[in-house]
Amino acid sequence: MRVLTIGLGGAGSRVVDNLYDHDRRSKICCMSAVAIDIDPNSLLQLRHLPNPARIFFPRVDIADHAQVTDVIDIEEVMTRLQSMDTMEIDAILLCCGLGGSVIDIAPLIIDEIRKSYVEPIFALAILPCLDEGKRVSSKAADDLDMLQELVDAVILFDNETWSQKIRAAVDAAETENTGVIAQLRQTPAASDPRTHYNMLNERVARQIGLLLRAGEFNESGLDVAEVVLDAGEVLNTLKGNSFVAVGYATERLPTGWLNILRRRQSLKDFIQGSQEKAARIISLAKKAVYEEISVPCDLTSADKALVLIAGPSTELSMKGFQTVRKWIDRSIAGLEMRSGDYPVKNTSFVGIIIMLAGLSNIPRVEELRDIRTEYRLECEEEQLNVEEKERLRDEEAALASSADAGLPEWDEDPGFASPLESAYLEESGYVAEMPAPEKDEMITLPGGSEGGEKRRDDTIEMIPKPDKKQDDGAVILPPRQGGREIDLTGSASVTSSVPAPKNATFGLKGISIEKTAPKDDAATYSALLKPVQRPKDGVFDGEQVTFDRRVQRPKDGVYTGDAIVLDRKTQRPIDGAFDKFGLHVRGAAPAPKDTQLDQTGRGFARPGPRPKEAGPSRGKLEVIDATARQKSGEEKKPEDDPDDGITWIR
Ligand SMILES: Nc1nc2c(ncn2[C@@H]2O[C@H](COP(=O)(O)OP(=O)(O)OP(=O)(O)O)[C@@H](O)[C@H]2O)c(=O)[nH]1
Repeated sequence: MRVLTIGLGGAGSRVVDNLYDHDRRSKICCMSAVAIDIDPNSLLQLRHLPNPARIFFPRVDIADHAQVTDVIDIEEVMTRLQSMDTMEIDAILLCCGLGGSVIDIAPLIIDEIRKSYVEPIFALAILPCLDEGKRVSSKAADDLDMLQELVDAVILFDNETWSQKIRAAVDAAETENTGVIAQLRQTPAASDPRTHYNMLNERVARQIGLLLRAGEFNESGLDVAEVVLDAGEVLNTLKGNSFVAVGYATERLPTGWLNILRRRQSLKDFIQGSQEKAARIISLAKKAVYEEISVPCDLTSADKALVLIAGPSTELSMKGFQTVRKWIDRSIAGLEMRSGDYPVKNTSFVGIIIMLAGLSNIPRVEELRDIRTEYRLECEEEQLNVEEKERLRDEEAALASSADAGLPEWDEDPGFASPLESAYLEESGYVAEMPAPEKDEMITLPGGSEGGEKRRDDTIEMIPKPDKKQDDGAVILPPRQGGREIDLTGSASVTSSVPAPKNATFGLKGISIEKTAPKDDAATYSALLKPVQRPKDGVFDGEQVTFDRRVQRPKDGVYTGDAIVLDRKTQRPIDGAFDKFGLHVRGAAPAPKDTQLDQTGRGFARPGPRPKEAGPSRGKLEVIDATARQKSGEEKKPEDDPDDGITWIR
């Protein structure tokens, strides 16, 4: 296919330079190329691109840290692109190294290109090595995400994988060539960055270059293909906004007179030869997918695939080709499978290209993203550390300055006044209103909203802390022996773990101590209530107090409220209570024996038959003359109150 190739930055420019070289050497000439960079040395070192194809944007000054987007003039780039012969292009290929700075211009360029060209835009993205650091890997992950959004496909080439391969190959060659002459003949060490990058770029140019040339012919160099793969098929395999990996493997054909003679011998040799050719194609295909792929990936996660075999037409085994086709077709997740052959005259190599598109499982991409996450966390942590250090430094400086001025520490804090000052302010009524601290909205602490409007919580109802001087109905239990006076309403501690008591539990109108002890985490309540034996005089001033059976009998005159009701199971109602209404209780509600109470001093809330409700319709109640009854009742009433100290009111 015919492509316009744009190299961005050092890596992109060098890759484009190599691709251009391969294109010109193949005599296909299907490529127009430009290299854009802000580093003049990088552009000067290119070996093949013509000078007009090198677009240089100088920084205003070397130490200038202006953004690349400010340095590179997009309009100028577009003018240069439009001046090139781009009439017949099938696609635009943007080559760039991820993690660098010049790639930042990619979104702007892609945006402008989309305005002027309808052809698909692909990116050839070079993933950085791990030893370049987390910052570069993290930026590479960002760049990758950005490219994936903007272009029609991202062809990946992994420097890390290929650097390791190159180093391993160089080491292996070094151990083999131990002789002095062999060592002298050795290629320059791969540890030299420029040589290393040249090796990598050579690899990229071979893998991608052949793919770009698929479907392009030159009269002298090419035979007629049996299965023609045109540019459209390559483009359709690439398109889809996905990641693409390209596997490429070659093998040198046996040469020499002996081989030529062997080929012409017999039919048996001919058959054997064709099997060898098929086996070669199959083994090359495996090598391309598993070893010589631009980025290691999971074949089964590919959505589309393209198989292209290239070499002298006599060496391209159709049997081997069909077997490979079937294997790839069955292995990929998707259904789109394209293939073709690319017969080349005058070559001693057989090669195969397998392109996998729509890849979802690429471990190196995941690794870059993981590194990015890690790097961001580290940066955040570092930032926090710096801020913390700055804060400490400021505090120290403030302390030092206050110490120099001879002022006490609290002077610095506008919220606090010295004891003398506060006394004066209080006296003069000039105490500043402190802003209420933010509270948990689920818990309203008593006494916290003095003077202000009390905010009520549906889940917890607490009684406002009473003013100690006024008796406003607070219920104060008598102190435990040796303990202090306990104010239930004021001192009950509320923690979030304690289940909220029911609203009526500590209501002013009625206090009921439940039979079952509160759970462990409500220890405050149970600890306070259990040991209570005997309240003293005048302790209970509420209107109505309900006791559970565990409460012992209080002494005379203890309760001075309006009315005290003994638990539900209260046995004895006030004498003559029903008389008021002219009712007389009979049979079903026997009055508890007074003597029993007297003797034991206990008996509150003892389980017993409950007085039944007085219903006028019931036959057991009898309506009598109320006045007469009252009179006789007065006559009969003993002098001493049989309740032995409990005053019944109302
Ligand atoms: N394959 C290959 N990768 C390269 C080459 N040069 C650089 N890289 C990789 O590409 C990444 C980006 O490098 P460059 O393209 O040189 O960066 P830049 O965009 O020019 O910007 P700077 O960061 O300022 O150099 C690097 O981190 C390397 O991993 C190269 O010649 N070949």
